[in-house]
Amino acid sequence: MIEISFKNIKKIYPGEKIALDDLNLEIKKGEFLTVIGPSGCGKTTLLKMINGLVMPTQGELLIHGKNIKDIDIIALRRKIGYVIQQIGLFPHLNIEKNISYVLKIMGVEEDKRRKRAEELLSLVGLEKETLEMYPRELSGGQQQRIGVIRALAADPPIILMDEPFGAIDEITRKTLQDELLKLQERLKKTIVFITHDIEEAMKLGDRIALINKGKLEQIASSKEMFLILELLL
Ligand SMILES: Nc1ncnc2c1ncn2[C@@H]1O[C@H](COP(=O)(O)OP(=O)(O)OP(=O)(O)O)[C@@H](O)[C@H]1O
Repeated sequence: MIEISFKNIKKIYPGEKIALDDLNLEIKKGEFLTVIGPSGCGKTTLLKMINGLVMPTQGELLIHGKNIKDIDIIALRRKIGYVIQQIGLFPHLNIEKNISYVLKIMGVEEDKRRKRAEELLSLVGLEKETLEMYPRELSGGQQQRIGVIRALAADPPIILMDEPFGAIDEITRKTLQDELLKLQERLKKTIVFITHDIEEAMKLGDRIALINKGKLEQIASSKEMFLILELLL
């Protein structure tokens, strides 16, 4: 089943900057898609279109078969988790409140929010006591783990990740990648994950999309991509 479908998508920013150029891409339900490509090729634009932060100039973007232009964007965003490199935790809220922020907006009762936060913490091997701490008291890797589970809090079917591990040291990064793969085995979300790192793209992705100058240049399974790269290098 196709969950997200880009049909001849073009995005032109003010100043005539073409960020996406006639892009076609279908993302399947439960698929882990990694997106790579040179800086400025349009990766973040593609991602932000899925949660309505950027609207297409031309073409159709369908989410669950519905044109994004006809979807209530606020309701859509509640069904989409979003993880970014800069983590984006609220510094003045403790970890519990950070994790359950969206649940509170959705009107979920306090004891249920607490239970959900505990459950999510255990998924990434963090102690219950962490809930009372503030972001500044955690390491970069721990903060990014919170960023990931916060995106999972409302159990959204789609997770968007924009270079989530880009600023993390090499060793912690490998651990976070392994944890994410384990989580995905259990949760089977549709994940779109941007990275600059080809190794990360091949390790995590069921398929890898290579974007260049706003176009989809190549899409292949990690095995196929490995063969393509071997031929190129
Ligand atoms: N709000 C904006 N207004 C004008 N131009 C923009 C805007 N956002 C992005 N662009 C331009 O569109 C192009 C694509 O940007 P985008 O951020 O999607 O690329 P990217 O592949 O994610 O880059 P990076 O890997 O460096 O983050 C770039 O040339 C960028 O300068």
